[in-house]
Amino acid sequence: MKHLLRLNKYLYKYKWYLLLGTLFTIISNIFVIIPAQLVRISIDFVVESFTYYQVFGDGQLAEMARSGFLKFVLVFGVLILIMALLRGFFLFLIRQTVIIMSRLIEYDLKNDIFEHYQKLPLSFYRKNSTGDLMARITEDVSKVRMYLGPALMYGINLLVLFPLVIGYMLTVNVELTIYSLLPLPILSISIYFVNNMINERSEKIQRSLSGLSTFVQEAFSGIRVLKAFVREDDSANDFTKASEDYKEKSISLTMVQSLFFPLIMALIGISTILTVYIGGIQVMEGRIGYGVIAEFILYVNMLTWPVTSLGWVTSIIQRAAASQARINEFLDEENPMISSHALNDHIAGNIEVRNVSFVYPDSGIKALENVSFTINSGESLAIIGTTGSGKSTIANLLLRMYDPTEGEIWIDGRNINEYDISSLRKQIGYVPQDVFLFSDTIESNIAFGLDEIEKDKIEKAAKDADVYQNIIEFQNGFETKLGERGVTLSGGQKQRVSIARAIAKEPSILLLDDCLSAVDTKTENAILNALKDIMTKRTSIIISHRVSSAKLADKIIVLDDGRLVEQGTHEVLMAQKGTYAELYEKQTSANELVDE
Ligand SMILES: Nc1ncnc2c1ncn2[C@@H]1O[C@H](COP(=O)(O)OP(=O)(O)OP(=O)(O)O)[C@@H](O)[C@H]1O
Repeated sequence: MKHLLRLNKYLYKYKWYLLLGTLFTIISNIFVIIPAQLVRISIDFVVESFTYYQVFGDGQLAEMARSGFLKFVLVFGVLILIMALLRGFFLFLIRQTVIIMSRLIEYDLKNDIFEHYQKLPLSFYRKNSTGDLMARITEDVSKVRMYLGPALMYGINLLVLFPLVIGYMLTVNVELTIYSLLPLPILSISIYFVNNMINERSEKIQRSLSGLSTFVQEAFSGIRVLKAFVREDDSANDFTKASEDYKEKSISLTMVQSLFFPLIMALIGISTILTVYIGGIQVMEGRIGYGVIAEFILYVNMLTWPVTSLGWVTSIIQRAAASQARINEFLDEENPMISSHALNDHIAGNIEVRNVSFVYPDSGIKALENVSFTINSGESLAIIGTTGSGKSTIANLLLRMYDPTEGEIWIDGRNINEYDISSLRKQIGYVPQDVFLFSDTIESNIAFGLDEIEKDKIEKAAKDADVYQNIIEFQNGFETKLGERGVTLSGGQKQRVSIARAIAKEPSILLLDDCLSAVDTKTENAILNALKDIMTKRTSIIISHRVSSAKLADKIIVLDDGRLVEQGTHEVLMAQKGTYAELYEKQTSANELVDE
């Protein structure tokens, strides 16, 4: 329960909705109690007048008594109708305040969680699955909203109606009150258990359904592999199995749900029978009028739903507390990546990496060991190395996705920690190894790093990335929509759009992480030549496992298993006849073979 205290700040923010909701609940309940009393008064009056009416027989007096009696009944009928209308109006207002409050808090909470997620470091995303992140911001928030909306609304109603009705019942007749309320606690407890069973089974169904949708999604996004390996029948069988599981769980839920209403009806029935039986005895003893029985039956009916909701509300609160605990767990995650001076300075691009070692916190893999190098502003550096040698890790550290385990990185003579992280990242044009394009137009994808769409910048970036011609050949040009992961583009086109996106924001540092792997060496050379102009004005880092990308760079470093094994220009490294020269020989002779 303490987890829900976190929501109090939101309740405080929307306190007026809550206070008005409570006020409307009190008023609406008054309009419930008064009609019950009117019913008692009118029934007692009818019984009494009927007795007199019989005494008068058929004369004029009898006629007068009859019309007076009818008028009385009509007035009471109209009064009861007005009360019912007023009650309806206030019920409408309760929902307009409390339920709207819950929707407003749900909106705020979702935004707060999303904003917090975005601040968390990459290591957080490595630790937690996307499905989990999504579930907490959607399903868990919905469960919390059930507490803030319906549960609070019925809870307030319960707190207002109980003392009002039971207090009043006790003043009318204590014995009858006790007997008529006897089955209600049993009702509340049974609803609590039935409801918990329903929730448990619904959750199982939910899990089964999400398993089913993941299966379907994967089958369709991997449809090419599926067809190529002729696994359609297997896939269909797996789907049938998963659906079977869903079907069985749904049927078991229906069984418990079927218990819900009969249970309520049976217990209300027992209450009514007890009221009529005990009330009947008291009427015969002359202790109460008939009207009291009718009034009490109305009270019992009035209390039935709140008592039922007590079990329901308790189980909603329990579930909301569990969900809020999961939400709090993520909200309490702190971002260790802080900037010590929040520098917003323009970066010229002098980079110095000093004795940097790095161990990935989640896997414990030592990706870099004592790596040092420098790049001056405007220079280009190529980082060459085999798979897993730590090249992308250097990109991660320069973008401050992680901090070095040992050693330091300096930019323009200041420790990288001193820069405001957003300002630093804004000045780096990063082209990741795994291209990710959004399901949007090509134009929006290229303009992703810009605050607003500037057509000339976008076109220039596309030309520099050697993808302009491809784009304008599409029917809709820059307005061409890309599918979920840019499916309409070829691998090489995607990489070039991704390069255009990085250069469009005119960064001080250009960081290309093996982003030309999907194009052949000829195209790679063409792109690098096209980028030459761009690269002379800024510091560029080209990460690649292909030496052909390195030739044009002012400086080359060679990594092997996290260590820097060689550095220098192409000519110097070739003359050294070390790892670089060996790689160069291997790769160029392989290319020649391909060309032949
Ligand atoms: N996010 C991560 N969490 C844990 N370990 C990682 C992570 N990223 C990379 N590693 C590990 O760190 C080592 C260096 O990886 P890195 O991605 O830097 O290599 P790379 O030289 O860029 O390789 P490639 O050319 O194949 O991309 C590898 O052993 C890899 O398994």
